[in-house]
Amino acid sequence: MIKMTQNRYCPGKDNSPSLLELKNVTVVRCGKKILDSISLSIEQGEHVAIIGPNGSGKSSLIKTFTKEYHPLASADGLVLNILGKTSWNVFELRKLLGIVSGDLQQTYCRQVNVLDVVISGFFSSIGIYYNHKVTPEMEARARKVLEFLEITHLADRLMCELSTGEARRALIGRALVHDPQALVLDEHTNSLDLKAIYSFRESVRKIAGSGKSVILVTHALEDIIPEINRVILIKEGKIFRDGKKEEILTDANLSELFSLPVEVQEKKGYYQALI
Ligand SMILES: Nc1ncnc2c1ncn2[C@@H]1O[C@H](COP(=O)(O)OP(=O)(O)OP(=O)(O)O)[C@@H](O)[C@H]1O
Repeated sequence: MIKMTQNRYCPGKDNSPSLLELKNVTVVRCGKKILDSISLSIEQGEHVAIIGPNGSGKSSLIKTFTKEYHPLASADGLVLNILGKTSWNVFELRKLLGIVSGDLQQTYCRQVNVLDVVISGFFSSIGIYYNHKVTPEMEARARKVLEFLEITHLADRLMCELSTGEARRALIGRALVHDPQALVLDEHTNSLDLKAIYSFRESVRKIAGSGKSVILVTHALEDIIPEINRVILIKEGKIFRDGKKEEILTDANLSELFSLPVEVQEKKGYYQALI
């Protein structure tokens, strides 16, 4: 069993800094405000779902955490802290937040095997290059991650020959290999079939149970695993609602979020939206 750092959030129990703390974050691209005065904080070990319609700003928010997008420096009271620090080396930051996105999967559709994909997480690179020194410890760690995710059988398979679900689990391995504080999954079950969704969810539940934060970005309520108890709704670049899952996932909130009548149903800890 892979050893995961135990880092659970215990509100009020210690003074550890928030995993992410944003105040008044506004991002402008091509003259348009794509994030508008966002303020939120996510604690270490907390599991959160960020939900919003297409184009609402979910991926832009993640890109702001990873410093791909920069907030307007002139905003009053601007704060963008990660583990209490404002300034981060981008490579260190990418190791701290293990990110799996559809964009990354497209980039990875190439002749590289799954073990190397996982090892490449140590270098925050897309593949392994001549200047990368892969140590036996790195390889051993990568194999443990494959075991943890129950995909050891895929180690020698080429990424370009995998199903979407298998490839996505390999990318989770890449994100986990350097033991990040949080796993950030952006639109992670897009184009997966039912069996693949089930396997993927089980992996994510296992990771959430290991003490890492899971931050899930999606427009599908079905993706919200029972371990997630906080939901943030984003609409038109702004935080529309933020709170306990049971209080946020209501017919009224979801109808307003998606601008159409939505009925929310809950069964065995999972949610779905009926339209
Ligand atoms: N680099 C960019 N240049 C110009 N506009 C951008 C850029 N990045 C994002 N946007 C715009 O910002 C808005 C939010 O985009 P974003 O990708 O964050 O939405 P999203 O909620 O992740 O959407 P989806 O669910 O479709 O992936 C969109 O209108 C998008 O066109």
